[in-house]
Amino acid sequence: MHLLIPAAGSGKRMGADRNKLLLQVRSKPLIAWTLLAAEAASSISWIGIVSQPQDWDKFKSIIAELKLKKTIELISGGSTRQESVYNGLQALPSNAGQVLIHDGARCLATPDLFNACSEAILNCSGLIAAVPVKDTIKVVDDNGIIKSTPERKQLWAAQTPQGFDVKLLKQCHAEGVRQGWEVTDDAALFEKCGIEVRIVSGEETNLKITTPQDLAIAEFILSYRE
Ligand SMILES: Nc1ccn([C@@H]2O[C@H](COP(=O)(O)OP(=O)(O)OP(=O)(O)O)[C@@H](O)[C@H]2O)c(=O)n1
Ligand SMILES: C[C@](O)(CO)[C@H](O)COP(=O)(O)O
Repeated sequence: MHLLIPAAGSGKRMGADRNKLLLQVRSKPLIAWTLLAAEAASSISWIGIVSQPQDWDKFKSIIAELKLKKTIELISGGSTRQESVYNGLQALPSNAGQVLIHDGARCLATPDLFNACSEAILNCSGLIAAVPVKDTIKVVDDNGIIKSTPERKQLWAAQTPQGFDVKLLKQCHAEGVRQGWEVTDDAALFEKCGIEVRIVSGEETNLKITTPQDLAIAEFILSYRE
């Protein structure tokens, strides 16, 4: 299975002075944990890291230090996650029939989750890892007034990995460019194009490391895994 890792963000919400994926978590850069999980997933054979060229030397050092055995390529990132994935898709080897996309910032995803998604995508066109939401969710207007309360049993929190048929995902991204759609995950492009996307059971611990609080939680979770 081919895996694309969007890793080209700037980490504004983290408030750090560099790409948050280079921050240390339990004595390793955050992206190192993501790469170790992908390396340990038996289903993954090729990894493309989509990142800003200014970070490439640092990423190369991390890859060398981890002594990863899988084929890894660095691909230029875009100015949004959507653009970064688009660039990653153009750089996939021509024999890639399916692809998993996994945020570099989700450094707690397990090898088992990668393997479950790799297996499931062989039997459908699109999937995402997701978990049912536990809170009651409110739809709120610009004045801070609640407009509605959607029924919780239909609400799922989207995670990555997200898996797709490569040909269809390329078509959906191209349509997104034509229509000017701006989305925060790839499944949303499938949805807008009217193509079915399935849920695979995600992991409660599969956080996207977004704020300093998330970093502290990741430290805690990893301390139990070592
Ligand atoms: N231009 C971008 C923006 C984001 N990402 C990646 O998409 C994932 C999810 O994005 P997010 O957590 O929002 O990361 P940042 O964009 O770095 O954070 P922020 O939105 O707080 O600036 C991350 O692995 C990030 O590196 C990317 O590849 N290219
Ligand atoms: C893809 C994603 O991680 C699913 O939860 C998320 O949508 C990324 O969004 P962000 O706005 O870039 O954090």
